[in-house]
Amino acid sequence: MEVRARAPGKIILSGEHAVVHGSAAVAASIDLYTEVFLKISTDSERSDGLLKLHLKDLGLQFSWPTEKIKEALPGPCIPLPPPTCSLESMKSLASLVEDQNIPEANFGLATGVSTFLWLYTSVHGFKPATAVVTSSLPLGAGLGSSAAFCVAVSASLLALSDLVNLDQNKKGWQSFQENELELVNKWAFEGEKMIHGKPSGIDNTVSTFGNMIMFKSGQLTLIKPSMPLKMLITNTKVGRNTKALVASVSERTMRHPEAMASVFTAVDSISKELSTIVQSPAPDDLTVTENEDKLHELMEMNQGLLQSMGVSHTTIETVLRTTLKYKLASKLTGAGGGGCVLTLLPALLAGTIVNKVIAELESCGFQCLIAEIGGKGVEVSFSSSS
Ligand SMILES: Nc1ncnc2c1ncn2[C@@H]1O[C@H](COP(=O)(O)OP(=O)(O)OP(=O)(O)O)[C@@H](O)[C@H]1O
Ligand SMILES: C[C@@](O)(CCO)CC(=O)[O-]
Ligand SMILES: [Mg+2]
Repeated sequence: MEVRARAPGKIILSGEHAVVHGSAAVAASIDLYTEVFLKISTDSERSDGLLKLHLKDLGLQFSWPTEKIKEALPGPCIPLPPPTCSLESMKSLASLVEDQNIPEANFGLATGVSTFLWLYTSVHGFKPATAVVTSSLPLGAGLGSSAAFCVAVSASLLALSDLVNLDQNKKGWQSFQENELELVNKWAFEGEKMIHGKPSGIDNTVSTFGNMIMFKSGQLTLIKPSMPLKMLITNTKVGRNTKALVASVSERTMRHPEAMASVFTAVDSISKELSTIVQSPAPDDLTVTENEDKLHELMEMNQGLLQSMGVSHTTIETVLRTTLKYKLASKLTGAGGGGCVLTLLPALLAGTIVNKVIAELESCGFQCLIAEIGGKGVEVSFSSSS
């Protein structure tokens, strides 16, 4: 039994952090993916009794005797609801992962590895298996690598379970039915909880369902943009950790509840207005430009509010200053504190200007890319080549 699952990363156009506190946020999937290949040994197959996890791009391989995992974790927990990992299980997972001696430079991976073990055993118990993970997303840079990982892992696990009804003979990538996607999303959310502490659920939701969405208090609304939206993504390459940044905003909120409530209300209005603008009819270049000008201001306002939440960074400020020289608006995307910055590229902006901005940003040591936004969500493939 084997399957491949791939889940996209995302950008947040407005509302990160505030969305954790109930404000609306707007996000879109991007065409960078995390892919998980999963092969589970059936009872009749001979196996080495190991659960193996290979993080291929990082050149790291981990394995655990399934008997050892059985002593530490409760095992399958189906049907629904997916289980939230208890503190006790977290501790057992930490010691299973510690035994693998993850190199210090990759220390942040420990939570990802624990999450894999938790999700795997919750769906498939203690069956020997091999999982191979590859990703074109930068890890811990604000493009939703944790969510894409949790969604791809959950999709691969569910695809090989009795809980979904996929066509195993179909060639190439296929999607899940709507109710199955909801299931994948619920399992992935449990994984995100382990990595983010207190996630809003926006990242796993947009990775699961794809497209562009507005997300508020756990509810998603599909957005159908009626204008072209081109974003430059600049990776400052400053590593950060979403869990710590989310916790720091919550601490600030406890210290200044009223002021922060106003900040979150302002972000809520920005996201709602942004969603209205991108969906409003734009029959000609003039309307598109007018709408882009409004988006420009909303992105600047959102960035200002993110600064007041304490999640900007000197490298982010450098990107903002650099792009402003070319009259382009930018804001951080994801958790901030480094990571990636979005810059709106107006539809009529000359290619030569885009190249100049990119060259100037890259001369600062940053990495730029232009991703397709609003594509498909999670998919699986049972065929060996696709
Ligand atoms: N391909 C992967 N393999 C294993 N673990 C991963 C992988 N991708 C992400 N992770 C886990 O997710 C962590 C990074 O998640 P984090 O939420 O901090 O950043 P992000 O998801 O990239 O950014 P954001 O949450 O701001 O969008 C990694 O340290 C690791 O534990
Ligand atoms: C910072 C945050 O708002 C987005 C991270 O991509 C966290 C979350 O919503 O879970
Ligand atoms: Mg994340």
